[in-house]
Amino acid sequence: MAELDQVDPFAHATVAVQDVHVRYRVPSTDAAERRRHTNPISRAARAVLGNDPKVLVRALSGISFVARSGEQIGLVGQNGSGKSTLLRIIAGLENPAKGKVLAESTPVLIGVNAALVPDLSGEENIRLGCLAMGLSPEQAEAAIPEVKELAGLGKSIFLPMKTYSSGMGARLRFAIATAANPHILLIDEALATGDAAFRERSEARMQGLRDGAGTVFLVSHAAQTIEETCTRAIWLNHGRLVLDGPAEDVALRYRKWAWAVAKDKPDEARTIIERAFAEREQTYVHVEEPKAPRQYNARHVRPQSAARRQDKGKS
Ligand SMILES: Nc1ncnc2c1ncn2[C@@H]1O[C@H](COP(=O)(O)OP(=O)(O)OP(=O)(O)O)[C@@H](O)[C@H]1O
Repeated sequence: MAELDQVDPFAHATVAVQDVHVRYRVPSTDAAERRRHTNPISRAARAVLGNDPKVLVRALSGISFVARSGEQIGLVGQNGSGKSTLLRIIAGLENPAKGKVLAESTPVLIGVNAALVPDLSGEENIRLGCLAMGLSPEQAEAAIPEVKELAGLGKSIFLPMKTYSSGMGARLRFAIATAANPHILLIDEALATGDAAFRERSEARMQGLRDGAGTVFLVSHAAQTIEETCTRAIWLNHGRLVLDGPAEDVALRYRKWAWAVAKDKPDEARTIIERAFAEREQTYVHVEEPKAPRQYNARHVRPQSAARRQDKGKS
């Protein structure tokens, strides 16, 4: 423990998320919104263009944390709490309205980084996906057997991907994404679709990535999956970070909260969230921009050195 205390927590940081805010302006058919927009100009514009008033959706509000190598971080929260948005922001697929995300290497978001083609077979898609992730043709060829084994699709691997069930597609995408040994792997519910044997193989694969000092982010609604596979968990609610801590602790509280919501006990649910908010340690992330080296040009340097030469001559 003493040794751990001496470790600089920022020395092994793989992802730093600094006060990230994400907002969307979306059209709403809510009649109350229509009434609120009483401005005659906007009403006239709506009458002409026929479009609905826009409302602001705050998908993420002030999210800050630092992920370190060797961590598997579970993201939990109810539908619409911002989990997928956070993964997209970390992957660099969207820019936050405010805040910053820094990653020490390119994060791989399963299913997006690998551009798969429905008309090609699973096997051909493995080759294509590996090349799309930056592997050389030789490396892609060498990776195929391992990816096939991890996906575990049997003879279906030779059939067009458009004939796969959603679970089969998810297994193949997961297997392809891990082939490039990404240092930062982002997984959105991929494991929920697999059977027990696939789960076991994929958990072993993720353990391998973590052992290689990588960081894995896993989105799941199931507190049990987070408890069993993650070292740390982040609980999001309406785009805000409720709790960030050891997976077992966060999963337990999230489960209690979900139970209170399911049993229609809003006061109990609110108390659990408020207590978690009050107890959580606030993380402030400060990212230092590297300073640009000072630029000197010849005109500035010469007079000074000339003066120095004169001084030396005098002494
Ligand atoms: N492209 C978008 N345009 C407008 N609103 C969006 C967009 N993407 C997400 N949102 C909104 O942002 C909020 C967070 O959505 P997000 O998909 O991140 O939630 P989630 O926690 O992943 O949900 P789920 O568990 O259902 O997958 C939701 O209110 C959603 O409606």
